[in-house]
Amino acid sequence: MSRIAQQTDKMKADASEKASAATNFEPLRVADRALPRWAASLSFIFTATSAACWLSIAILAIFFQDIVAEQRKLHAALALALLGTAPLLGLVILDFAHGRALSGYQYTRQRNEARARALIGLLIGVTLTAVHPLLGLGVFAGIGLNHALPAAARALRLAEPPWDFTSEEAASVLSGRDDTGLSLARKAPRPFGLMAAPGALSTGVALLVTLAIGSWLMAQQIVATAAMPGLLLIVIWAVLASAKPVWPEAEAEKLPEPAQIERIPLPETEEQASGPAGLRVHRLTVSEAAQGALLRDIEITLPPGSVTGLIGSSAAGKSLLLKALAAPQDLSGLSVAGHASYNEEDLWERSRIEVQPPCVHLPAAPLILPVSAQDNLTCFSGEALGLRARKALEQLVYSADAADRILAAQDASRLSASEQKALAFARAFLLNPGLYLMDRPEDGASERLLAALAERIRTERRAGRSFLVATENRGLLELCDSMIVLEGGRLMDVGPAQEIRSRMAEGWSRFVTENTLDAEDALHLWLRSHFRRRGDEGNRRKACVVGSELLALSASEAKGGTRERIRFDFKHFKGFCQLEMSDTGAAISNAQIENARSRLQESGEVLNRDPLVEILRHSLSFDQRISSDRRTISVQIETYDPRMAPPVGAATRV
Ligand SMILES: Nc1ncnc2c1ncn2[C@@H]1O[C@H](COP(=O)(O)OP(=O)(O)OP(=O)(O)O)[C@@H](O)[C@H]1O
Repeated sequence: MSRIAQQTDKMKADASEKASAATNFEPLRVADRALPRWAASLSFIFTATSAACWLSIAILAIFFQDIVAEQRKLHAALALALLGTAPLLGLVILDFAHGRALSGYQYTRQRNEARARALIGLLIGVTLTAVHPLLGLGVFAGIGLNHALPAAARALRLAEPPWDFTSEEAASVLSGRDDTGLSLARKAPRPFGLMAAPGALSTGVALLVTLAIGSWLMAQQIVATAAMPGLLLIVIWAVLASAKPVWPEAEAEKLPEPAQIERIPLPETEEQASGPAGLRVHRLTVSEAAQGALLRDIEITLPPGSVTGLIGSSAAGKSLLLKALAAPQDLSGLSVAGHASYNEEDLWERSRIEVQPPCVHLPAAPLILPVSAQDNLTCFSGEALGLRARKALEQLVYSADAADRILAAQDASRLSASEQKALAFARAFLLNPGLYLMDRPEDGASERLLAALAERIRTERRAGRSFLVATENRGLLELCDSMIVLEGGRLMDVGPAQEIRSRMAEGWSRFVTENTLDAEDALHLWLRSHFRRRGDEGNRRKACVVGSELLALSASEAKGGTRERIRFDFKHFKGFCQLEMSDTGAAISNAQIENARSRLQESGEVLNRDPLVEILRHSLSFDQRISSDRRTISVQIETYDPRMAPPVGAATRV
């Protein structure tokens, strides 16, 4: 079993170097330099004063022992305890003031503070030695051990990875289905991870030495019995203070909370009708407590052996959709509901040790672990996949030399962006899932690599594999059989790629929805996305009014309230925009149109409940086409150029 922490001695040394650099706050030296010299003195003053507060509590211990315990003046216990609150209050105020005085220099402040404490600890040792040559021995023994133990740990390379990652877990992690595992596996082993809590041993030794010497000095009547508790407290403080600068922080890893997942079963009738094959996404909704739904009621059906392009404007939800399909658990802080399966296999079922994941998620930034390229490619399966892995990579980088050069890398995270991308693609094909979820494969990839990827996708498609690819790359989009258009977390359009491409080339955009008034928000979102310029509010409002009335017209005519898919098409023209609604409703007769027009004239500016009247009120023209089973209502809506002031009281013609 291969473990990341045991790859090579060199990797281990590198990692522990990196980790010790991180824990010694190396990267923030710039801020240190920028801090004025007086800051160190200020830190020292604050720390010394706060140390004095602590020490005064230790001195109080002497009074507790002497007055309360030995002289039996019990009422003094309360008075002494109340007295002790003053240094405690002082501690809080001093720490806060120190933070405020050097705000923005947290690293320097903490480092100065640690150094000042260590210095004061040393001074305590010297002072105790001055009282009696043996009294400071415990403090010096503790300080000595504090320095000796980390040095020994470094020499012995005692490092512990935050997570004992095994080869069996590699496929799940590297297929993009386990973010937590990935981030833990990427973390360098912590130095001294296998040793006891920082300073525990040295403090224990210091206490033992002080107890032995202190009791001997008490027997000799050199030290008063009452001084013992205070002495022990001072020794503990001094040794712990000297531990801080040499022992790294040993914070426990905080793992993110997994997302809440609610599974919604597929409707039984639909399941039977559509058959099991391919990708089936049903009512997928991803929501966040503050922002609401980020993805709403996504329905996708893709046959096996298909390549589907996922397009939409920035922040439309493309990456989120791919992530929600592959690893919803990783969407920490979000709730995910719905159903996602591929060839009847639940995509949300995940095992820590999955040999062949049902899908592979390839995010825009390739998932690369800081281990050898070979292990990254074969998911730590050693020689077993060696030849196949090399061939998969060679096919993507075109030459055996380039593949060998990549595979020779001992730390794949140092490869070039395009090499890392090639490695991630090759690994995905080696994992051989049914479904590939690719997010911006073009990012960081060379043109040659993308051409090789397209070639490989064609081959895999013939073998029945499916691809859902969020991309803007023309070459990859041309490869697509179908396209999904996402906007504001909602599915706007799905259809054959050729059809969507030519529609978009002509400037048309489409929104497909159900003819219920619940779809109104989504319709408005889609319509508003066409009017993004400053000053477009009037255009936006009018388009939304007409859109709502078209939806109401279709919904009011639906037979028996049955739901059906209707579509809207939109295009800008000079001075107006055209909005079309296509459904299975009956043709509107000329008599109905004339009747609506006369009612519009009668009602004037007063709103009418009849959708047809309102459509006519806000439209420049009204037209309808009837084909075999569909009617298409086409209206033109007057628009203004927002760079000029909107025409005052611009009348809409009917
Ligand atoms: N894990 C998350 N937690 C909270 N919000 C998220 C999370 N992931 C995405 N979002 C939000 O969801 C929205 C869609 O983000 P997403 O990354 O999917 O956009 P996109 O369509 O891929 O955009 P682009 O093309 O610019 O990459 C954004 O508003 C984003 O802030």
